[in-house]
Parts: sequence; structure tokens; C-alpha cells
Amino acid sequence: MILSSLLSHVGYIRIRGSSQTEVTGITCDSREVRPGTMFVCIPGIHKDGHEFARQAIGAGASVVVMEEGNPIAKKEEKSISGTASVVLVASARKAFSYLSAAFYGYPLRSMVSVAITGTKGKTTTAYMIHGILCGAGIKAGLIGTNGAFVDGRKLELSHTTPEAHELQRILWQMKDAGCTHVVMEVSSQGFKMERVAGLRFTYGIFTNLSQDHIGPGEHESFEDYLYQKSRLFTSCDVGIVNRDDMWVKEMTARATCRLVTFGMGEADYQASPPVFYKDSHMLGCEYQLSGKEEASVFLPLPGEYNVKNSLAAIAAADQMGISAQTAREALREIHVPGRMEVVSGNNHLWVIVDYAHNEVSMENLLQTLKAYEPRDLICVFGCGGNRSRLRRFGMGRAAGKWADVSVITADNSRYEPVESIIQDIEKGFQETEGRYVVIPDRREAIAYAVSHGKKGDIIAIIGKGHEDYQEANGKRIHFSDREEAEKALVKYK
Ligand SMILES: CC(=O)N[C@H]1[C@@H](OP(=O)(O)OP(=O)(O)OC[C@H]2O[C@@H](n3ccc(=O)[nH]c3=O)[C@H](O)[C@@H]2O)O[C@H](CO)[C@@H](O)[C@@H]1O[C@H](C)C(=O)N[C@@H](C)C(=O)N[C@H](CCC(=O)O)C(=O)O
Ligand SMILES: Nc1ncnc2c1ncn2[C@@H]1O[C@H](COP(=O)(O)OP(=O)(O)OP(=O)(O)O)[C@@H](O)[C@H]1O
Repeated sequence: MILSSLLSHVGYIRIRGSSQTEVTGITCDSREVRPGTMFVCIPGIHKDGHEFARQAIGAGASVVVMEEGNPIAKKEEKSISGTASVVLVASARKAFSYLSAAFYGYPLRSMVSVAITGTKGKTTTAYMIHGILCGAGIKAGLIGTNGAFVDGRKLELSHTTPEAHELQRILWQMKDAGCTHVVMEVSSQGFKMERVAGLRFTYGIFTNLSQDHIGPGEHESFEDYLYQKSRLFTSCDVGIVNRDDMWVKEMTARATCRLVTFGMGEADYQASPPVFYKDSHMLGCEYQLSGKEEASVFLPLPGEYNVKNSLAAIAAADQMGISAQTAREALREIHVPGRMEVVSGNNHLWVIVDYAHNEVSMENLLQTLKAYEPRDLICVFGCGGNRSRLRRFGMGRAAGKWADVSVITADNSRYEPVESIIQDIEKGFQETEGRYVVIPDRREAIAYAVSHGKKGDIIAIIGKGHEDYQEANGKRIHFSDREEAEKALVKYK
């Protein structure tokens, strides 16, 4: 593609060098540059991408995009333009998104899109909508924490919302594969880092908001976290929002889209209090849908929060013209890897793998499981290293409050000693009457819980959900809670 045509719909300040340069790729990482690549210099949190402009040119970059006013750009703009074309822009992050969309031919513009934001429930809701679309015979792609899915193929992602060039490439692949629809999670970082700048979504969903992702390298305050998420409602046509959430007013205060609501109280899509079911392989629930659609809905997933996730999915489906009948049939079969996933219900001992990894989601999860009246609720968990310490106290508190007994173990300790993370969790426990044992090796902790489990117990192994690795001291080794639970069940039950 020729630079001038790439820039024809993208705002820029000036070009130095030829506007007829050929562009064969786009990236913001000098290590990905190949001959002909456009390199966009992003001033980051740790490094300034402008520092890598010369390295990118050395690797064959044909165009370098720099930010007006950046000290390195000021110094090097002229000399660099002797070897590569230089484009000056006001915001490199925004330009990166606009240019990536232009490079891949604006794939989202010809697709029906559903973007989901919120602290919790994004992945579950995305799977539900994707399942409903597939059930309606619609070819749809899915992008989120568990990866991207294009035509039955899984692409691993390093972010919930990929970097702009990766996102646009995936959307282009989806379009090329014949997808007419895409469902994607948009994280608050996705907005803050402008990974979706300039994109317009057909539908935007807000699940809920609570304190999370606040700290160094993420959001400086709750206000910023809320603001970033609220940007969804100035970039979609129809907003589908959880009316029960205490922040819904603030989230939609600047909305420019049409709004529809869902919730347990009065809303466009409303659910009756659910009735809980359990059999030997499933914990589920059933509710009555009312409002814009009426139906009885059965979910093979437990808890009121999954009812809310399903309301969001039904609302999106209905807005897309898919009947509640089709939606409820798809929801009957829904399976979300690592989210309230029942590994086995043998001998009426339920072993569940879940991704709850903060206080709020842990409380929700354990409270939900209590409603199924287990003999004992046993919780196996740890906390990540190099992440907020507050999570550790909070998760300890939640387990101490709701589980009958807990096994504290390792999670992804990253660069921290497992023992000091566990000590923090224990501090949270000490605020409660909760009983616990400490078994730092996660494999042994799971085996211990399963071997001690009795008929009627629920064992919740939480924090890592779908992950197939454990990260410690800079190394990732294969580890799956599901596999370990299955092995322990074979050995002990
Ligand atoms: C906080 C955050 O979002 N950080 C992102 C940000 O990093 P940064 O600003 O620190 O980048 P940097 O390391 O300073 O580098 C600046 C620029 O120099 C470039 N560079 C750097 C080194 C080099 O040799 N060559 C080079 O070109 C980098 O590619 C980058 O463009 O820009 C990087 C590249 O664009 C991202 O990879 C990085 O995500 C980090 C890894 C991350 O972990 N992000 C998490 C918090 C995240 O995004 N999570 C959300 C889910 C959480 C939520 O719900 O909000 C997600 O969507 O996954
Ligand atoms: N609507 C909800 N409200 C509160 N908690 C929820 C909700 N849906 C799911 N959860 C809990 O949060 C965990 C993560 O769910 P899910 O992956 O669907 O959310 P997410 O928004 O994608 O999360 P994350 O940002 O952590 O990846 C689940 O394992 C469950 O314990």
C-alpha cells in the first residue's frame, strides 16, 4: 500500500520525505519490523518508542511515525527522513489505531460488532453472545481474554484487547473467513492505550464496575478506570447496560448512543429470581425472562451474576433480531472454559475451576456456591505476585468468610516469593474465623482438597480458570487446574 493512500483518511501534521513510499506492514514494536514496515513510535510507560526509530530503520522500516513535540522527534525528524519517510502526528497511540484500521481496509466497518466492557463478566458474556450467534447460523468471530477465535481456529493473545495492529489484523482475518459478526471484550486498558481509537461498534455492553486495575502501570484512580470504560458509550450505536449496577448513571452520563437496560429489577430485559439446580455434572439455574421478550431460560452455569450475564447476551441478541427462543436454546448448551467449569460431579462431589481473582468476584463465587447447599465448601486458591497486595488481603477475607475450609497455595507468583504472598493472604484470613491449611505446591494443594472431599462437598479451585501455565521466577511451566483436578479424582475417588 502507498503511504499517501494510507494517510488519505487519517489526520496528520506533516510528512517529511516521499508520500509515495510503499508500506507492507505496520507495528509499534521495533522488534517486529521487516523491510517495508511502518513503525509507529509510542511514548510508553517504561520506554519511549522514539528511542527505537533508528533500530526500526536498520531493520528496514520504510515509514516512521513520530509524535509532534516529542524531544527525540524534534532532534531526529530531519535526519531520519533521509532514509525513511517521516509522518508527524498529534497522538501516536491514536494514530496507530487509525493507521492500523486503514492498513487492513477498515474490516470492522462491514461487520456487526458487539463490544463488552465491565470489571467482571466480559468473557462469560462474550462466549454467550458468540454461542447465540452460532446457534442462529451466523458466522462470528470472538476476541478476548481466552484468545481470538476465527473460523474454529484459536489464536493466542497476550492482551484481552489486542494492540491496534494485532486487533485490526485479526478483524481482517475474520472478515476474510466470511465472518459477518464479531464479539469482543474491550478492557479499560484497551481504551486508555487507544487500542480501539476511532472504532465504532454496533452494540456496546456494560456488565458492572468495581474497584480493580488501579495501581502503577494501570489506572491512577477509580475515576480514570470508570472514565475509560465509559468511552464505550460514545463509540457505539446501541448501549446495553446493567441497570442494577451502582455506577450505571456515571457510566452513561456522556452517552451518545441509544440505551437499553437489563437487570433483576425493572429493566427492558428483566429476570425473575433464579431457581438453582444441581445434578452430578452441573450446577445450573433457571429464570423467567420478561420485558421486551418473554421466555423461560435455563443456564448450565450457577449464580445470579451469570443470570445477569445471560440477560446482557439475550438483550444483544434481541437487538440484532435473534429470537429469545434461539437465544435460550444456545444458552442451554453454553460452556465457558475456566468460568464455573465443573470438572466432575462424581459421587456428588463437585469440583469447580473458576477464574475469580479478586475479592469481589471471589465473594460472588463463594456466595453463589453456598446457595447450592454443599456439605462443606472447600476453596483452593493463591494470589498473583507483582500485583496489588490489597487483592491478597481481600481474597483471604472472602475465603475466610464464605468457605468452610480453604487450602492456600501458589498462583502465578511471578518474581515474588510464594511464602510472602501466602503471608499476606493469611492476614486477610485473620480478620475472620475461617479455617485454612497452607500447601504452597498447587498440585499438592489440589490433590489434598480432592482426597479430603466428601460426598456433598463442593471444591472450588480458583484464580487461574482457563490458564494452562504457572508463572514463577520469570518462567512459565505447563499447569492446568482442570488437569490436576481430573488426575486427583482418578487417584482418590
Ligand atoms: C499498562 C499497559 O497497558 N501497558 C502496555 C503499554 O506498555 P508501555 O507503555 O509500558 O510500553 P513500553 O514498554 O514503555 O514501550 C513503549 C513503546 O516502545 C516499544 N518498544 C519497546 C522496546 C523495544 O525494544 N522496542 C520498541 O519498539 C513498545 O512496543 C511500545 O510501543 O504498551 C505496550 C505495547 O503497546 C503493551 O504491551 C503494554 O501492555 C502491558 C504488557 C500489559 O500488561 N497490559 C495490561 C495491564 C493490559 O493491557 N491488560 C488489559 C486487561 C486489564 C483490564 O481489564 O484493563 C488487556 O486488555 O489485556
Ligand atoms: N457478572 C459478573 N459479576 C460478578 N462476577 C462475575 C460476573 N461474571 C463472572 N464473574 C466472576 O468473575 C470471574 C471472571 O469472569 P469473566 O472472565 O467472565 O469476567 P472478565 O470481565 O472477563 O474478567 P477479567 O477481566 O478478570 O478477565 C468468573 O470466574 C466469576 O467468578
